[in-house]
Amino acid sequence: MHLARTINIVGAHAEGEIGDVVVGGVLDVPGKTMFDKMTHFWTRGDHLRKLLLNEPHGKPSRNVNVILPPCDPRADAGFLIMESEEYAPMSGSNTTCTTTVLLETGMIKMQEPITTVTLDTAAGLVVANAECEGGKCKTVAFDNVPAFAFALDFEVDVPGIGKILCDIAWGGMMYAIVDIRQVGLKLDSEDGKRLVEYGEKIKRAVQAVTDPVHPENPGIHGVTNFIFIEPLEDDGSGKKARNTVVVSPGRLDRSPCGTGTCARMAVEHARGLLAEGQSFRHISITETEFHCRIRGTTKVGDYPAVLPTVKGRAWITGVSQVMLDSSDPFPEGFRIGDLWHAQDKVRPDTHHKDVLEI
Ligand SMILES: O=C(O)[C@H]1NCC[C@@H]1O
Repeated sequence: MHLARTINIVGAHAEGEIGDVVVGGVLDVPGKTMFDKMTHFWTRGDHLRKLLLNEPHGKPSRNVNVILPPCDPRADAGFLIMESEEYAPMSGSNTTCTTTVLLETGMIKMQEPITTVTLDTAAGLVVANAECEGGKCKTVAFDNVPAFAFALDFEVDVPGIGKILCDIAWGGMMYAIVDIRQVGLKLDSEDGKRLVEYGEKIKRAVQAVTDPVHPENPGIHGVTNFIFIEPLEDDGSGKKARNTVVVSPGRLDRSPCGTGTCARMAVEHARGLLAEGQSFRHISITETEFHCRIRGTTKVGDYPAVLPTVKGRAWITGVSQVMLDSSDPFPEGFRIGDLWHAQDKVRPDTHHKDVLEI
């Protein structure tokens, strides 16, 4: 074995959604902000994301976080979030995994009963308050960046489906949100393939007609994520609802999706259906929950916005060392259409292909 790369990873999941964390083997990159660092990774070949997310090292349901020194002096750590189709500016499940890993591995000193960890992300500062007991990080409640709605009841004509009304909102990622009753599907695992097919189609139709731009960072634009929601119900002490997020290129988020939840909270607040301080339980396709509330309001550019807090749990699943042999024909991996709804089939790179042909 002749190694080209060795990366140390602590595996984790938050409420069912994988959020593995790179704790060694990746050096810092230049950047005045975490957004700059994210752009650096993305535009300089994107090798790490392709290696860790694509097969054979990765899989469609994997997300990987990279811990880096923060840019903002107020933060304890910085991290970048790698997902199958993009670097997410923010992510709720990944924040929950990363905070848990930082505390349970001792990279940040755990203090019981609450440890506050300030994280620098490509979307801005996020403060996580972790309930800790006996060395275990029991819950992570993070104060997300402000969330807001770009448009309510935005009509889009979807080929093969027809006219659909969706809300377009930012919650750390950009979402199109659709009431599932419009498409006649069930928010159940057994409808999983059709939920993905419909969600991807609607998202592409939205992308074709609108390109929302974050007012404070024009580098963040375009709807990249999609949510099917069931309506809010009153649970006696607050509101609850089920949802599922379709993550490109085609799978369902196993968690209730933190950024999607925040985008939805902004929409429900704009409609007068979720008040400041009211509790809100968002339930996933795996029946796991995030417990949330709006802790205040603000403005982002000209948009009225909410300050969302989301609480969930994460568990460490293992420790691994990813190795890339220098003769491996797939240093950036590949995607096959059976699992990936793959648009592009990655071939071995030229160098290794040449070696094979000799
Ligand atoms: O919790 C979230 O925000 C997300 N989960 C995977 C996709 C999104 O980043």
